[in-house]
Amino acid sequence: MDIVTAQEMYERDRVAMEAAGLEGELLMENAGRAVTYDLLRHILPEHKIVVLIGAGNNGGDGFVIARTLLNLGYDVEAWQVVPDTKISGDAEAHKRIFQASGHPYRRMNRSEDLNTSLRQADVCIDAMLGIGAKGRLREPFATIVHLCNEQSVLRLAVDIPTGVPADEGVDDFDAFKAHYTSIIEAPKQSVFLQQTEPFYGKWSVVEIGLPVKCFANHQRRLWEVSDLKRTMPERDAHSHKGSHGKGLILGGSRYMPGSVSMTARAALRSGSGLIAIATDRQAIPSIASFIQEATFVEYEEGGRAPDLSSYDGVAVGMGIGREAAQGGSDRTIGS
Ligand SMILES: NC(=O)C1=CN([C@@H]2O[C@H](COP(=O)(O)OP(=O)(O)OC[C@H]3O[C@@H](n4cnc5c(N)ncnc54)[C@H](OP(=O)(O)O)[C@@H]3O)[C@@H](O)[C@H]2O)[C@@H](O)CC1
Ligand SMILES: [K+]
Repeated sequence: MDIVTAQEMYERDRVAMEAAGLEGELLMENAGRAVTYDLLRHILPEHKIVVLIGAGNNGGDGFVIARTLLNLGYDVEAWQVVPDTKISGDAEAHKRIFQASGHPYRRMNRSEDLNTSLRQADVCIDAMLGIGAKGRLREPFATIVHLCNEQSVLRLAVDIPTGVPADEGVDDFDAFKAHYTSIIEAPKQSVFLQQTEPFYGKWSVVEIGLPVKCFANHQRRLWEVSDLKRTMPERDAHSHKGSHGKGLILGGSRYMPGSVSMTARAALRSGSGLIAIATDRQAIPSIASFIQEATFVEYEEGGRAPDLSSYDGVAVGMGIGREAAQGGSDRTIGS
């Protein structure tokens, strides 16, 4: 699964519209419906739901979600939290469809009114701001996000929690603290970053019909179990350990034997046939008691590294100690 920046997501949108002829309104309908059915896994029929609809296309998704839930018979209050003038383009088109379907919505004039609704709600769906949010939240979003985070309500976010930056490098922000986020098409970078990840809660990705084959090769990917299964080499039933590569792990020291043991264990678990460990002779007994399959090469801290020519892969440095790493061994290997 690709991991994208906001800019890359907009580019994908553009390609979908220009190369595949998918109109923005259709993408928004697909997005809203896919997110609704994803969120329904967390909603019970008796739940009272508040949908918060903001400016921009994330708000447009909100109108589709509110309409779909209402059509399905759920108890929904749709709150438009921005003035009418802020709703335009595809979002405005979906607001019209929402109204034409006979559904009412409320306009937020005072945050106290919304707070009363939130207090009675079981679920709050955040469709206020998406990947277009920039900088610290302005009003009314800052106040609303604060109110939502204070209430004991199930908080579900659409695409990205309001206020969370989509990309890396921003740590000064307030945001909707979601219990669960339904991400549209591809996870954004901030899903994986220390300061932003907690705001997403649990998450999954919904597909909205973008023409994935039209996108350029992408370098940032989430490696999933299906990728692992797809790329794991098939083993010949009659193969032996010598048929599956020979690896050398150079590291560990008398007082730090653990990391090299774990590296060797991981290499063997992931399919390496033969593993040799080059380490301090005094560390060998403790490592050998943890890894019975490995063979050993004595390696003196700061000394010359062993001949690498007979190995298919080498891992260097874990538990080797700073002095040795800064001294001869890395230069020897590099030469
Ligand atoms: N394929 C896809 O990915 C699809 C994506 N879709 C959806 O579109 C979303 C992206 O839409 P988008 O570009 O309209 O951005 P979005 O965040 O909704 O709103 C921008 C608004 O926010 C405002 N604003 C900005 N910063 C602010 C701040 N700090 N504090 C307060 N306000 C702030 C800004 O106001 P301005 O700065 O212009 O005054 C502007 O009005 C995406 O997340 C997904 O949900 C689907 O519908 C279809 C397919
Ligand atoms: K949102």
